[in-house]
Amino acid sequence: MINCEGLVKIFKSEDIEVVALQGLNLTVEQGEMMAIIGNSGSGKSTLLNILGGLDRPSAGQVHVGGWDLLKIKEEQLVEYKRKTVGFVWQNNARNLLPYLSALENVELPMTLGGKVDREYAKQLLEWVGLKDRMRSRLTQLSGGEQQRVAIAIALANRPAMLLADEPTGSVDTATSDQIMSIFRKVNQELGITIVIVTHDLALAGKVDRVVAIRDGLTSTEFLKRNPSLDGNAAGFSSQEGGLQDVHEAFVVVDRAGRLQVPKEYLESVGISGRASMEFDGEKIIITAPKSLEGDSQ
Ligand SMILES: Nc1ncnc2c1ncn2[C@@H]1O[C@H](COP(=O)(O)OP(=O)(O)OP(=O)(O)O)[C@@H](O)[C@H]1O
Repeated sequence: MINCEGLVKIFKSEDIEVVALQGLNLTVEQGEMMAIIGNSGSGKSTLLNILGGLDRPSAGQVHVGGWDLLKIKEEQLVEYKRKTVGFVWQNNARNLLPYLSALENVELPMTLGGKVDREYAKQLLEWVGLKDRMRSRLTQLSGGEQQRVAIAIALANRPAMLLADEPTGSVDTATSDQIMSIFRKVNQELGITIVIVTHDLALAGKVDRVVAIRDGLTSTEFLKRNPSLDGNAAGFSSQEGGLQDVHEAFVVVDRAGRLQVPKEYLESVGISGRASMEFDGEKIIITAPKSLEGDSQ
């Protein structure tokens, strides 16, 4: 569904240049529900905005569902955004019209798409647990309920992919759990691909795969040890650090053989700038540089 290779995004202003994505590689399969985690400034939102067609990549390759987002024309981008992408933000206000009912809000993107399917709009509101609140105006709904309307809106045009940027950032834990269950349900019911950007490890623990981004590059991947467990399964830890309990961590190695070694590992063995690397037939061993004296003899 998604394939990024060597994706670069540079923000230029008058006197500074920020390289937000530094050649990022990422593949997401059709129907996958995965999360991207990373510290503030690591490039998560930049990546999501590019995937959502809200921002243009600077270089590299990015394909989503048959579209080449580096080469796509402006007019095609409108179609791409309408048909392929559904977006959920932390702050849902920009998705919603407060003076309309929940149902009317869900029908609005359908109107723009040319065909209102009231039954489907109702079905979506039922899926997000708002069957009895369909006729309520947005102003009569709580923040968590509004966020659930926003999810229904994002799904209104039957997109192939749902992108969520910190979707649980401003709701309490119970609502956060509810939102993650909704994502899981629509992922299973509709087969929709879901990419969630977050810095919340507890939330990341509720998906099958987590990709960590550091400094604009994918660094580590976490795969669920038992994929049949979902976020609601017994024993599933939602505590911070839960990610390591249920997922196995893998370092990402790109096509050219590059990988990121965690800073704390480098510091603990005193590596900076250069390192020695040996292969013993089974393992690759990276150590602090061996003395150069031997080399000069
Ligand atoms: N429009 C912009 N102009 C200039 N620099 C930008 C712009 N948008 C993002 N950046 C820079 O790009 C880098 C990545 O930002 P991005 O918002 O993608 O990070 P993030 O991981 O989503 O962070 P956060 O979790 O805080 O939202 C940061 O250094 C940021 O300052």
